[in-house]
Amino acid sequence: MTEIFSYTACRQLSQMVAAIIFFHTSEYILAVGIHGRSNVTLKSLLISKNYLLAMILSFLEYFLEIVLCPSLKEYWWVSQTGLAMVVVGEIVRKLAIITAGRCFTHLIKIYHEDHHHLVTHGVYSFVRHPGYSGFLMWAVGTQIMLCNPISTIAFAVVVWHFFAERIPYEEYFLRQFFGHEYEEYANRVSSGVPFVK
Ligand SMILES: C[S@@+](CC[C@H](N)C(=O)[O-])C[C@H]1O[C@@H](n2cnc3c(N)ncnc32)[C@H](O)[C@@H]1O
Repeated sequence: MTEIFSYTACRQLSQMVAAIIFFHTSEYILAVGIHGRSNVTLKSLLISKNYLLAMILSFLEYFLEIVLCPSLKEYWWVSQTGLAMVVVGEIVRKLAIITAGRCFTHLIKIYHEDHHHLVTHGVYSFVRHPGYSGFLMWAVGTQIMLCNPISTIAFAVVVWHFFAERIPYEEYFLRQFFGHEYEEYANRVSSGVPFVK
């Protein structure tokens, strides 16, 4: 038992727990700060059933592998690369939220509201969907940090697929709201999610 919970396992698991707690609480706190307490529900913690299931499966993979093949978790540079992705992904996502301010809502807006303007400055001048790029990097980074090969692939495929479907839907309404202005922006700036135009 002591051997299973080696220094590496304690480090990786505590980094993972810290990353999860920080990500979700900061999403909620920023949403309250930007939109006001009365406009924010617990949904802004961004914890869905599918997400919970994915995280539980990733912990199961971790524990199975650390028992059956502990050397897999000892690739220091792999784990550190994952940690760097978690930190960079978190920073990119939070910069997106702060830059877009009231325009960044966890639910996609399908009706135009007066305060909603097109944001194209800051991180939005580099990619059109920095919030999604950041989350993709964060989510895949958590699994690389745990040296979880199966969950790394599964998270990359599932999260990528989620955004590949969400982006055209979101942009359909952005084109309706901002017309030519959005078209010009989309032609000039890439989505920020690999292989999504
Ligand atoms: C969860 S936020 C994600 C924003 C963006 N897709 C990102 O990844 O940073 C979704 C809301 O942001 C709004 N939104 C997305 N891009 C925007 C932009 N460039 N300017 C203003 N609002 C935007 C959408 O209308 C939608 O209601």
